[in-house]
Amino acid sequence: MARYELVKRSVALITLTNPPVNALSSAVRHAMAKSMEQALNDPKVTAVVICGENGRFCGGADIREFAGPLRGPPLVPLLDAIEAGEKPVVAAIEGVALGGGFELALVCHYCIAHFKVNHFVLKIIKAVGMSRAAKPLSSRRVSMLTTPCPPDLDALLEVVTMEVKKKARGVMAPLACIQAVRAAATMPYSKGIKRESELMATLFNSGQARALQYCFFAQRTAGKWTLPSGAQWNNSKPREIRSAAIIGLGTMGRGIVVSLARVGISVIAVESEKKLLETGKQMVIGMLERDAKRRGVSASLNLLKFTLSLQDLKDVDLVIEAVFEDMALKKRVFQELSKVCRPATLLCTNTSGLDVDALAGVTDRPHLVVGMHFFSPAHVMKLLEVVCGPRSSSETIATAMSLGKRMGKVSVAVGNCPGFVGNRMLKPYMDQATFLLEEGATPEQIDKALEDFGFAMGVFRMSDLAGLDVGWRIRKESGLTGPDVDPKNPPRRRHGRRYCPIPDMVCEQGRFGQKTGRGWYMYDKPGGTNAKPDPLIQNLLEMYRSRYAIQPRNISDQEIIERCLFALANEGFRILEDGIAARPEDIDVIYLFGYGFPRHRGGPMFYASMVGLERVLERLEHYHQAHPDVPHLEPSPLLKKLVACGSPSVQTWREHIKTMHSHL
Ligand SMILES: CCCCCCCC/C=C\C=C\CC(=O)SCCNC(=O)CCNC(=O)[C@H](O)C(C)(C)COP(=O)(O)OP(=O)(O)OC[C@H]1O[C@@H](n2cnc3c(N)ncnc32)[C@H](O)[C@@H]1OP(=O)(O)O
Repeated sequence: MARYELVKRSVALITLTNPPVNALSSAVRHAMAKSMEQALNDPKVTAVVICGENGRFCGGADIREFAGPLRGPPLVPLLDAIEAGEKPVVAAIEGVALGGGFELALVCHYCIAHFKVNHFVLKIIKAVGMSRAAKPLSSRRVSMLTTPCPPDLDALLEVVTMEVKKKARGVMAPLACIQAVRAAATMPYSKGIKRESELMATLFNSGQARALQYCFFAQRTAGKWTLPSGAQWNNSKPREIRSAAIIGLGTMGRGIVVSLARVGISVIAVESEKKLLETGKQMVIGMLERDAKRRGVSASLNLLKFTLSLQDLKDVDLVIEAVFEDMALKKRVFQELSKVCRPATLLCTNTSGLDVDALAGVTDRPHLVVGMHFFSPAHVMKLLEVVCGPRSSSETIATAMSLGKRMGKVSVAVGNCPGFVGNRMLKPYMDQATFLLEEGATPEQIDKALEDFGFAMGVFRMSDLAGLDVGWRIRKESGLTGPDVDPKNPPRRRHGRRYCPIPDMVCEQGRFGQKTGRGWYMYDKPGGTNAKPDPLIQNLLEMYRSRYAIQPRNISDQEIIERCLFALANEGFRILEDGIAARPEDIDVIYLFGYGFPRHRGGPMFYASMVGLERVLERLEHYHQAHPDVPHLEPSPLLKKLVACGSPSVQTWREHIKTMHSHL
């Protein structure tokens, strides 16, 4: 856990050895304390160098230990002993120095960054010796340094606090950091450290800490995909992808081209018309140039080729189709690709919810077909749903997952069903929001409740950003609205369930969201982002309620949160039952990275577990009783089963769904 060596009979070299990131586990802290004691007591030792094995200094506290009671020697007395010691201690930092690892570096009398430790130890010590000759060791102790306090500290911290509250709504840690900075600037070291420990203890014992720790591991778990066949991340070899093609240069296609090109993959971009191709090309080049400028590298424009002909794709390793969300069109594209591409080319679709297997079915290679569902804008958003059809081979899935990782995405393997995981869950969530409008709420009230909960954007602001016409078209195609609906159908019921036509009415007025300058809100201009409540929407809601004799009522924020988020989680339970997601962590990761779910709440499934499954069940039963025509509010069998099993922790739910059918 920490190796102790005496170099040239005078320098103690202490190497942290806790792979993969040399985290400060209790065993490491124990070994460090012992090594430091040995070094300080050995008269032969004139200086100490601390480093980490395998090019990583230290990744901080061992987060795995946070789940249980804390054992082993505390870190702070160890750090105090290093700092107070009479022998110079040097932190030789390679790679990361995070959290407690950074604190360890801070208390060392010297830090050398980006430095490979080997035979350089003696050089380090020589430099330390020269420095010591010039200045005494006491001047190197961090506790002896004075922190300059700016005269306008209060005003400065006030501004920062406002910014943090806006950016990290409801998150405790950044505000605690500001308080710690204030303590550092205004208190003597010993009092400042005490204040920092108190703040740390408050955070450490909070639900937010548990949620954030859960998110950390959930994100890493998601990459470890597994199929019922036994194929999984560590026994399926991905193919190497050197070249790719993108069909369609709309918003999604352009973002995907950029994501691929900036990691060094040659891309052929295809459009159906010259004008669209030229527009797409200019947009892609602009995006890549801006991206390269931001990263301080040169834009990889030489990797791009733009064409109108599918024939140009015959040699590529992988194709991602990103055409209009229309099954007939996509099928035509896949049939054509089947003919044009060499037999080994992987065929991927960026559909956001259509049947991936139906597309596989029209090709000559269904085992090489997989969904790669990017989120808009694709070069910015981190999430990638890899949609495994029943015939997708493990090599195909491994390749899509590995390509996602290479592009810097958080990739999650999901099963094939309408909407997959993310968009399937979105429906009950959005339905609840529109039902609440009918019952008396306003878009701004619902958005505020969700944003106060921590969402980056409430559901209506998010819909305005995404564009309301997409959902409208899907509803028309599925016969929920439009001329094909039987006029005898009651306007607020479809297929025997409650239906809210307000979103259709908004679209009928040409209000498609930000792009048209009007949606659930009004904007200064088409493309504007500053959402303002619109009296016309207020009028529309009032007229609607009076037409259907709905008596508006006061709706509490609690009801908004419960109905929207418990309905969301309830669908998550059904997704687990159906085997569309392998584990709750995957669902949470999808919502964290694709839908702006607040990280400090852990994701919808973790949030449900924090509220208490019994409580979630009770509230769903209550709301379902009040709205029996809303099947999404009916508690799922898995939720009931988990409650009957004593509400086990979210990490063990998988054991309770093992026997259920899997689509993965
Ligand atoms: C009041 C009471 C206080 C009690 C305190 C207890 C004693 C401790 C004292 C002081 C505490 C100080 C606070 C902290 O230090 S909190 C921890 C701060 N550190 C972090 O947040 C770092 C988290 N890690 C990362 O950001 C990355 O992992 C990074 C180190 C940058 C490496 O990134 P990358 O190369 O992309 O690799 P992965 O992220 O995939 O990680 C590789 C595997 O390593 C595991 N890992 C990483 N960090 C930790 C860690 N700190 N503890 C345990 N495990 C860690 C990660 O899960 C991966 O594992 P696997 O391969 O199995 O998936």
